Parts: sequence; C-alpha cells; structure tokens
Amino acid sequence: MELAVETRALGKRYGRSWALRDCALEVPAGRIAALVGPNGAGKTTLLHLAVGLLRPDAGEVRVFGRDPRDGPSVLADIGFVAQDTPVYRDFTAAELITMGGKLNRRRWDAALARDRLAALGIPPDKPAGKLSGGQRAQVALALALAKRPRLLLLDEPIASLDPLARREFMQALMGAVAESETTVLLSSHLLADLERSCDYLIVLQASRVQLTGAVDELVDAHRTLVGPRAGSESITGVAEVVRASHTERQSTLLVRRDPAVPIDPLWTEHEVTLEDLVLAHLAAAEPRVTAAAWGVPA
Ligand SMILES: Nc1ncnc2c1ncn2[C@@H]1O[C@H](COP(=O)(O)OP(=O)(O)OP(=O)(O)O)[C@@H](O)[C@H]1O
Repeated sequence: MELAVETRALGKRYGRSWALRDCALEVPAGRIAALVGPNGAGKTTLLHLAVGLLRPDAGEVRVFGRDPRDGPSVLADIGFVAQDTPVYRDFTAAELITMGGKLNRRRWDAALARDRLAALGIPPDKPAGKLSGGQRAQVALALALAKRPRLLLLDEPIASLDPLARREFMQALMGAVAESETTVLLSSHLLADLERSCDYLIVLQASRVQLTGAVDELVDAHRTLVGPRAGSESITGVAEVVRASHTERQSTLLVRRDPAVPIDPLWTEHEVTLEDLVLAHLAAAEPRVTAAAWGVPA
C-alpha cells in the first residue's frame, strides 16, 4: 500500500509547549482523509509540517516517502490551501491562474482551473477580494488543483462557507480528485459535512492522535448500545466502552465491539455515525487532557 503521508514520532514545539507530539499516522494514497480535532489540537501544525513550512522538533514526516523539505521536486507534488483560503485579493481569478502558471512551470493545468471556475459561474475579471467567501474558496481550490498535485492539503477550507456552499465545495472536491487520483488531507470542525465525502479519519486532540483509520472500518467497529443501567461489569461482545451516559434505569454506551463475539442480546445495538464516533472519542479523552493541562490527577 502506497502511503501519501506518513509520520513517525513527529513533534513540533513552540517554546516549551508541544503543538504536536509523538504523532504516528499514515494516510494511504488515493484517500480523502479528514483531520479533525478541537481548536488548538495541532491540525494546522501537522499540515504545515507536511508541506515543509515547519521543521519538526522530533521525529519525521514523509510525503510519498520523501521529506517535504527536500526541495522543489517534492513540493511540486503537493497542493496546499492554507486556512481562510488566502489569495491575492487585488488580482482577478484569470490573473491568479496566469500567475500560478509562472510559479509552477513544470506542471500547470490552466485550462482545468478556467473550466472549473467557468462551470461555477465565477467571473474571471473581478478582483478576488470582491468575490464572496465561497467563490474565493473555489478559486483557491481551482488554483491548487491546476497544479495537478498528488497530495492536496486543505486547512479548514469550508469553515467560512454557508451550508449550501459547503456541500458544493465538497462535491466539487470529490469530483475533481476522483478524476485525478489525488490524495486529500483536509482539516475541519464540520463533522457532518465530512461524513459524506471522507473515507479516512484522523482525530487529533491536545497535540496527540486519538483515533485514526478507514472511516468504514471505524464505523463498523463501533456500536451504540442501549440497555438496562450498566455498572462496571464487562459486556459480552464489547472490547471497550468509549463513552457512557446513564439515566436512572437505562444506559447508553458507545462501544468498540469485539468482532469475534456477538454483543449480549440484552442490549439494543445501533450503528454509529462518524460524528457520534469522533465526539465520543474526544469526550472520553477530554477529562484526562484537561486534568493534565492543570497538573491534577484525572
Ligand atoms: N506560532 C505559534 N506560536 C506559539 N504557539 C503556537 C503557534 N502556532 C500554534 N501554536 C500553538 O500550537 C497548538 C496547536 O495549534 P494549531 O494551530 O496547530 O491547532 P489547530 O488544531 O489547527 O487549531 P484550530 O482548529 O483552532 O485552527 C496550540 O496550542 C497553539 O496555541
């Protein structure tokens, strides 16, 4: 299996604080991977390390097996759209495409960018600063795609968009990468939007990886169970209780199941959504993380 991104014991520190620590993850080539986690979890730091904008303080990051700081030939394979999709606001979309061609002489598909923006109804002659946030995000995506990257890194590309524009952006992204076999790693807080489009998941929290893997495998490995109020006794077929909530008579558990053993029929099983899964893992880790930050026992 070819890996688009691989990190080993990767760490980045600002002063004495680790923004990313002991990060081990793999993004297989061809995936659309979601990088999720609360504010300050280290998502931007990880993306900046992957595109070579930051130098690791520990461990290493590889993009298609190479260090992204190895030079222009590695960077030629990476498209990057930074947070808030910055583009030069005084330039029109047409001018930005021309400029992109001058900066990426080896490989630049200006026709692809023009065709995309024409199909989206984005005017070629209006300064980018006068386009809407959604239109600007589409311009930034078109420019990144025109580079024909093997890996596309997007830092919260849909955060400022309305729900319809978000859906259109994600559909456009999926369509574009399906045609080109590009691997995508995109950070976002908007879990519901990711469920439809991403097939790989990385959950970061407090500078560490909490959960990672193929979305369908992770979803299949978890269940929500509803049943009589549970104590601390183990439940047949359950490998781990990730998150539990209780009323007087009833318990609702998000569990990782033991694939080899059916779950005790006393419990009603429900499939989980990606959102359930991520929120349960984040909530389960939160008390530990907060306690550690305050230097008190969890
Ligand atoms: N230039 C910097 N100087 C000092 N600390 C920084 C710097 N950039 C980030 N940090 C810290 O590193 C940690 C990770 O930040 P990062 O921006 O990677 O998080 P994030 O997950 O992208 O957050 P958000 O979702 O809010 O964008 C945070 O604690 C942040 O305060």
